[in-house]
Amino acid sequence: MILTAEGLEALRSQLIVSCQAYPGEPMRDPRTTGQVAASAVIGGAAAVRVQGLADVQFTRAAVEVPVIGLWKDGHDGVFITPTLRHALAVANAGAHVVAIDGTRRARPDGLSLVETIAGIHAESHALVMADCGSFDDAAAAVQGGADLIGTTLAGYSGERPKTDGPDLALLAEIASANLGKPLIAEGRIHTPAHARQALDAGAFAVVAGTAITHPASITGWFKGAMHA
Ligand SMILES: CC(=O)N[C@H](C=O)[C@@H](O)[C@H](O)[C@H](O)COP(=O)(O)O
Repeated sequence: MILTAEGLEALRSQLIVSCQAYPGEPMRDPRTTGQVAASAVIGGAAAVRVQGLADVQFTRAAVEVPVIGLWKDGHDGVFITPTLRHALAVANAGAHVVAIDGTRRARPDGLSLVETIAGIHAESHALVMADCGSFDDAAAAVQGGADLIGTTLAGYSGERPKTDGPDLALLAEIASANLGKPLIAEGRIHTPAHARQALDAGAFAVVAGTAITHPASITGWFKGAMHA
């Protein structure tokens, strides 16, 4: 199945679940990622988002819904699918959508965001989600040909404060500019109410990750509340 820009309409107002375990964690296994993704689909996820080439492959086999894939390389600066090489590998692993760093920062391979998006479109059937950290990132990414815009890096790229919960002000600002591409709310959506607020702020769809698929964090939240 190839996901087209028109096919994205099926994701309108829907929940996308990010299924990621981090290096060294017990759940860091592509089979586990596929199982967690399939469980999220049973619960109603309209698409899933997974990190790592093997995770993309296993998840493609485990679910029927669109798979947003990314490859995190490092922790600082531009680390979400940082280069065209990373992006094409994610597309070749089977991702319907490749999520890439969508900020205006310099990229490790020296390509611009526009060149990176053009390269993905030229060499694969994948759509491109630009993970942005600010309004200016979002505007530049739409101008540069991105198929979807995410607020994934708001609070992580230095341009926006790290809000408790989603950056609703940024969502509203981007939504009201009518940039013409689906706006995906992502980042610190920790409760069902946050997801609702993100839609109300103008998001086309909502990604929730940690609050659904990261038991270590969720356990810590409970423990913190009990011992505060
Ligand atoms: C900044 C960064 O590296 N974000 C990553 C992007 O894929 C993931 O670590 C997040 O879990 C994902 O964005 C979903 O967000 P949240 O887990 O807050 O619902």
